[in-house]
Amino acid sequence: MSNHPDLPFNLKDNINNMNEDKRTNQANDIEPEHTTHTNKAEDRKIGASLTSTQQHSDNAVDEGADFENNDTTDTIDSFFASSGSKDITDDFKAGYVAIVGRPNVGKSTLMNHLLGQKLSITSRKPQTTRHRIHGILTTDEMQAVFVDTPGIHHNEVRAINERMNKAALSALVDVDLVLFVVDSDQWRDDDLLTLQKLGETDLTIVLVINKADTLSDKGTLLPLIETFSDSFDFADIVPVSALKNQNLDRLEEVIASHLPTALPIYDLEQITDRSERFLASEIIREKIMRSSGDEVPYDLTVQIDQFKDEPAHKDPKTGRPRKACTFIDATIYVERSGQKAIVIGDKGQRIKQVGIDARKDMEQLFDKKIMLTLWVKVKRGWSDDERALTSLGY
Ligand SMILES: Nc1nc2c(ncn2[C@@H]2O[C@H](COP(=O)(O)OP(=O)(O)OP(=O)(O)O)[C@@H](O)[C@H]2O)c(=O)[nH]1
Repeated sequence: MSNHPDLPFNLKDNINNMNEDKRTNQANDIEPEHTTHTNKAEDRKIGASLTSTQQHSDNAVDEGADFENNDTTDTIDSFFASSGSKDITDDFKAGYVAIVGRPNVGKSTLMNHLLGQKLSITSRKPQTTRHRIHGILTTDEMQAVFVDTPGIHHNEVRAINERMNKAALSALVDVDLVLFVVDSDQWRDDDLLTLQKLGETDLTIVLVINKADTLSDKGTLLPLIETFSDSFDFADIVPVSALKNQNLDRLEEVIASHLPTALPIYDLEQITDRSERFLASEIIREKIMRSSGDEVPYDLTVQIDQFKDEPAHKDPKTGRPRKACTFIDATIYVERSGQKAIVIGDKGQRIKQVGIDARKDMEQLFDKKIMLTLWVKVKRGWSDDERALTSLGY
């Protein structure tokens, strides 16, 4: 047994016992209305651009499902056109990878750092991830399509958490590999419950022990790894620091070793299958969460009301040339007027800064000029109200 203070003694027994109890309920646990990877494989638009893809009709802030207008011939053509520049080796690996773990262990940070680009929002507050976000990591050897799941929550009863649980579980359907992320310093009951869920499946599970940089005594890492490997049949165990980019190369190798030999699923240059609208809403939400410290609860949401690309043109009144620009109008929904005041800040300072920071990130990510307009509105009880959740895309 490790000297790790919080690690449960009978981890393996606990999991086996739970599995016996839960196995029969498993089929009912997975929400049928969510898009599964099987559906994704059917809907897959190979070679699509960041702007035009949209695969989740359950996301209200995404743009219209324009990929449905493309026929199979276009898809096949674009696949060969877009990947022709690089040679794909015969033993190329490709598959879906789910990142699973309780809130705040660093799932989003891990995906972002593996991709080297910011796609999924991170903050010090737990439960910032609400949507499943796909990030795509393509190397010479492999393409890993990441599914960033919200944490699996057990004690919260509110509707929004129910939805988040279902999203987390449904993300596990048909993935090729699961990265089960834990915090090297804190083992909690939630970790065990997540592992119990994973134990119900036949999935290949790699344990990622994150935040290794926070361990004051690195000597505790080895016994910790031994205890984990005695407790559960992990395919591999990799300690990393996502934040400090430590050991991520090793993790990449491990991921590749567990993916099936297959052609790339997406275009080799593509980094996400989410639309710019969705990414814009996530960026705005992140900026608010970061700027508001502990004052604003996580249950606010951002809806993109307008996302309009205007090409470069001459101003009809002045005749002056105007650069291409994208106009984005977004509404931030909060639960109470007190929260609205917090988000707006003293004399509007906070919302102004959120707008500036979000615009800068968007201009960098989308590589174009952005005009961003933000509104804050109160929509009472939205996080408890199933209908409101649906209308906002959960
Ligand atoms: N020291 C350290 N901090 C980390 C590391 N990885 C993530 N963090 C921090 O942990 C916090 C939570 O990280 P997230 O990536 O948002 O965690 P998450 O698991 O996606 O959280 P949810 O969205 O709530 O499920 C942030 O403050 C990160 O900066 C790491 O390797 N070392």
